[in-house]
Amino acid sequence: MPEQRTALKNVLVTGGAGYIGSHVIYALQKTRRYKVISIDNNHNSLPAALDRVSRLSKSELPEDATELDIASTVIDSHKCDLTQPAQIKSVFEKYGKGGIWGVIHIAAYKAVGESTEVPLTYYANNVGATISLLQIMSDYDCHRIVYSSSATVYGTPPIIPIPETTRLQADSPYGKTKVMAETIIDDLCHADQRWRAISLRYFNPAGAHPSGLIGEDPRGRPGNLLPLLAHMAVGRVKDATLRVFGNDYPTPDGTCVRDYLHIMDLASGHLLALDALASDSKVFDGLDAHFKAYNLGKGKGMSVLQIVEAMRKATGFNYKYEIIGRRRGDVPDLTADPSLAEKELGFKASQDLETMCRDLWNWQTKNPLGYGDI
Ligand SMILES: O=c1ccn([C@@H]2O[C@H](COP(=O)(O)OP(=O)(O)O[C@H]3O[C@H](CO)[C@H](O)[C@H](O)[C@H]3O)[C@@H](O)[C@H]2O)c(=O)[nH]1
Repeated sequence: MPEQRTALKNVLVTGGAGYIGSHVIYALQKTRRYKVISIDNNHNSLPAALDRVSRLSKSELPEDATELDIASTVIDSHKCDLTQPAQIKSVFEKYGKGGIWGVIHIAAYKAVGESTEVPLTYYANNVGATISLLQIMSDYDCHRIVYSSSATVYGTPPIIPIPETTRLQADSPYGKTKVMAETIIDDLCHADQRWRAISLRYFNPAGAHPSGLIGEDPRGRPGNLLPLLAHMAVGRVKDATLRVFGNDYPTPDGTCVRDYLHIMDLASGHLLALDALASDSKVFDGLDAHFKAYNLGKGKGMSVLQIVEAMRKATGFNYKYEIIGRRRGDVPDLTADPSLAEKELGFKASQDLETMCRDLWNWQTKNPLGYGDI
């Protein structure tokens, strides 16, 4: 017998219009179990992304969709800033005490280099705003949170693949904001047993939904490797020579190794984490506090040159590159040990590199100017 649903669970996603947020919202809607509330300040995103997500979800509804199914494709979207507590409070006020079942907190600034130049902006936006959010959640009897963390919390890890037990020692202000926010959430869970929290340490998500309707849309010249390669192939960057940051690392071809995973796999990890916050879940059994951190990666490292080759195959574009010096803050290898997330959450990043590059290219060719194209 299929589960009889009488209501949708209200889930708030911060940073909902961003690259990760939009794919997570799509994954939530696909289950038809949630009513999504999105908040975003559109600092690095456009509201068009949410329109596309809703369109996609509606197009996938079965013919015999119920009213609840249809309601699950509607996003209650709010343009507001997490550094402005009054704005966040008004969203919680709309749903009342206990009205929001859980929060997926994705919104953050994420440029490692920039964080070294304007650390206060990063601490205010990534740490200060997280504290206000947690306080407001508490005031409104919402004690479940999935937090977006990053592999960057490990700094230069002593063991590869990296288990979650590795000491946290981020190098950049950005990375430190992630360590601090995790610590704050962990402390809160120790102080109050009503809290249940899962921190997801993302490795390198890339790709797009296979429809090409939603994808990553960075402003200006992309700083990250895969979106940059996609922009180069589509003719969107003027200087079409890739600068490879160093080939003297202790890795097989000398270039940095990262653990790239498909954005749809990453999004599915959020659903599993959300399910694990339910009271009948076993993931917190035996712990002093209901806090757990998981790596979301494939457990397979790829070098910069391997990625360039995979994108050449996907796009047919003949990439030119030059090797320049190392980029400040880069570490030789960040490859996840994903076994804990697999064992406890049932998470597996199963999509391969070829699919990831194909889906990225599909999105980029259908939207050469990103969401600015519509
Ligand atoms: O023009 C470029 C861009 C990148 N790279 C290389 O490509 C690899 C991947 O770089 P990205 O910038 O795509 O990704 P990072 O691993 O540096 O950073 C990502 O992972 C981090 C965690 O490790 C943070 O979460 C960060 O926000 C996220 O973008 C690195 O070795 C980098 O040196 C180049 O050689 N040339």
